[in-house]
Amino acid sequence: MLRVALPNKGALSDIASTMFKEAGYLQRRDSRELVLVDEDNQVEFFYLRPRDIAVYVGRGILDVGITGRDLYLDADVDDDVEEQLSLGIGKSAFRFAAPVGAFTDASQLNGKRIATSYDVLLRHYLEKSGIDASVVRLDGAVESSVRLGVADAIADVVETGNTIKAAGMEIFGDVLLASEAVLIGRVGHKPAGLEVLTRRLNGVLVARQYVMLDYDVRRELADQACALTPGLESPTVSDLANSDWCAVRAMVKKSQTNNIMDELYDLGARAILVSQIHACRI
Ligand SMILES: Nc1ncnc2c1ncn2[C@@H]1O[C@H](COP(=O)(O)OP(=O)(O)OP(=O)(O)O)[C@@H](O)[C@H]1O
Ligand SMILES: O=P(O)(O)OC[C@H]1O[C@H](OP(=O)(O)OP(=O)(O)O)[C@H](O)[C@@H]1O
Ligand SMILES: [Mg+2]
Repeated sequence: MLRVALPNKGALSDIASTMFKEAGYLQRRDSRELVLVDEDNQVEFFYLRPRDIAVYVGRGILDVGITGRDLYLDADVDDDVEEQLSLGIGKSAFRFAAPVGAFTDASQLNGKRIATSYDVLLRHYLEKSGIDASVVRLDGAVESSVRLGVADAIADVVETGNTIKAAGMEIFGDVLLASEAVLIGRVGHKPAGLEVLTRRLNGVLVARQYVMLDYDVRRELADQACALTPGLESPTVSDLANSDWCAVRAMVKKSQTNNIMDELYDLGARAILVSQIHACRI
């Protein structure tokens, strides 16, 4: 059985479970369940802290897991672990922040104290950038550390920026790391069932990104219409009862749907219909 680690709580927990449900796997009903066996799909799920998932996968105890890129890099197991798939969700940026007006650039952090929950990531960045600052490792609520006098600045995960703002702070300097949820595995480890699992997850990603577009167009305009909707391999063009017209079916990016519909309509296409894709294998 494939042994898969999923976040048991926190920002990545629900989004990871939802994705596995959409990929056809059984998921726990109670957030206190720590292990779940999906007999039909031959997968055993272990619900763990996302920070620990990299350790279990890196040591080869579990086959693959979902965690944040920032978390597995901070666990310092990146020699043993590789990203198998980026999931495009749970996005965040690891950034410096300090009280408004205090700093404008990371180089001003020389000799200062920086609080963070991601000390390995921060130390790597400071070393690489030749900044000599002291690192204060905290477990969470890092935004309060400056006000409480334990640090001069912080390095923390920023998503909307609301927490930073509410604490009277602003971000400054480079983005230290752009993170998102990723499927990680042990380097070179390809257990039975992994290929099917990644194909299924990839199917969910594509189904979320694309819609199916159907329309009718006059035959002499079919080539021009197909150029607007090239699909993945090639659009399906079918005969209609009225031989002057044909029907076209193609997948298009969700974000471009309305622009493409407008262009098709201007070209003369009619009966332009959009439908959702629930699942797919590309
Ligand atoms: N708004 C957010 N807040 C925190 N982490 C986020 C956010 N958006 C995405 N993430 C990502 O989620 C992961 C953090 O997971 P974690 O379980 O620590 O979440 P959490 O919400 O901080 O949970 P907890 O505070 O209960 O420990 C990181 O990979 C981080 O980049
Ligand atoms: O940019 P935002 O959308 O405001 O989100 C980022 C905030 O969310 C996380 O905190 P969390 O709630 O996980 O608390 P913690 O710091 O105690 O982990 C993170 O540490 C930031 O504080
Ligand atoms: Mg947190």
